[in-house]
Amino acid sequence: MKAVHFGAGNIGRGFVGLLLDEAGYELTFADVSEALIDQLKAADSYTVHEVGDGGRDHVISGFKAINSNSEAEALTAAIAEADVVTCAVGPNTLKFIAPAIRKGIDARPAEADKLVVMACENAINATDGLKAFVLGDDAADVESKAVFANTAVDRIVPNQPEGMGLDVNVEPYYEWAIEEPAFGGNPPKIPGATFVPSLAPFIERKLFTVNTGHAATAYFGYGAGIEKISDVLADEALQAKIYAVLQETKSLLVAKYGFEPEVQEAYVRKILKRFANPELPDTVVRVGRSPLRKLSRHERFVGPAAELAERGMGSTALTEAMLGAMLFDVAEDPEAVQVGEILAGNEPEAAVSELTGLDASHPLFAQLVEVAREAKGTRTV
Ligand SMILES: NC(=O)c1ccc[n+]([C@@H]2O[C@H](COP(=O)([O-])OP(=O)(O)OC[C@H]3O[C@@H](n4cnc5c(N)ncnc54)[C@H](O)[C@@H]3O)[C@@H](O)[C@H]2O)c1
Ligand SMILES: O=P(O)(O)OC[C@@H](O)[C@@H](O)[C@H](O)[C@H](O)CO
Repeated sequence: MKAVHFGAGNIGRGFVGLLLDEAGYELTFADVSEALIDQLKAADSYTVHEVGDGGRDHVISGFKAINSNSEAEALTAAIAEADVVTCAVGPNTLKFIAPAIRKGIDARPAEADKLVVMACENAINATDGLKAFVLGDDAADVESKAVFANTAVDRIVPNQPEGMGLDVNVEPYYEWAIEEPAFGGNPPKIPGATFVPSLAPFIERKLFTVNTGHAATAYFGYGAGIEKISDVLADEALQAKIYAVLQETKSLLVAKYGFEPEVQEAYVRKILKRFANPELPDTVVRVGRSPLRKLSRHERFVGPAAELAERGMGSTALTEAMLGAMLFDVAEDPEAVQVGEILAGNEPEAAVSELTGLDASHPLFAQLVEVAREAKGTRTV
């Protein structure tokens, strides 16, 4: 069995690559980073270190690496022969990897088993988005040669400290949920993954609990001048604010999907414990990265807050976290700079439309206009 994984970064090496390796796939990483690909080509193995309670080390070896910019032919050949293609490159990068996946699919013999394509990004239905780019204007016989399945991946993999090489520190916890109906009874063999009949409850529960809570932690922490995620949780007042955010998303998830309140409460508490893992060197700057994406319409804040408003339910804790996102003025983060420019260059109403994609008639809109007004008045850069 062969797998090609796009994006040999934190989650690529520390989670998707690990589970594919453990499932017995011959693994090829594809990435645009020349330095990273050269390191992978030169290495025989790397180690995934699970840090925190119950953590252990896993050694991954026998992988190949392809520079997806300069080794296009090798990449096409690898995809043409693969059983599985996965990616973890960021939701906004799917359009850039799609042409290479399409070339590989086109090069597959008609009689080959269908290629399984799965995006492992923090976004709802990311594989559907990737599929649309792969199909493009001329779908040809793509769907007779490939099957596309949405997935939800959960494991905190921070940026790695200097000197780690290819090794990756990760938390011990993980979950990879994959929608099963796409496979017509013949799912790929990945023992570490969980196949589910419908992904929507899983991805929304994950995105609107883990990622909403994580982003709120980052923005509240950044506002308080704290660098490390676990230190934000150690501050009782900030922990209470994060908990309040997760009570709002809990009320939505319970109302929408019928989750048992106590089950969701246990999930929330487990996640807060994961964030508080002091051995995980995770930062508010990584977790808060790309605030423009995180403030967008179907993402971790506006997604649940809009649905709560539509149901006549409150979201003041969520909107306080959104204020934090608008005040996340990290100069090295291009999206943080863009948020500042949108606030500075527009009246609050227009800024909310541009940032969140919400229409002025939406029941959440007026509340967010006040948030944008405050952010505009507070932000200096
Ligand atoms: N780190 C986590 O805790 C975590 C957990 C779950 C999901 N995710 C999701 O996984 C994705 C990647 O996150 P990450 O933390 O691993 O980021 P990362 O920056 O560590 O890794 C991304 C990798 O993609 C590569 N890349 C960028 N453009 C590319 C292209 N056109 N072709 C091939 N490779 C390309 C980069 O060079 C980099 O190595 C994101 O969608 C993120 O939300 C991350
Ligand atoms: O990757 P992002 O930018 O969408 O979100 C940052 C973190 O919340 C995220 O990477 C988590 O660590 C991960 O989603 C945990 O499963």
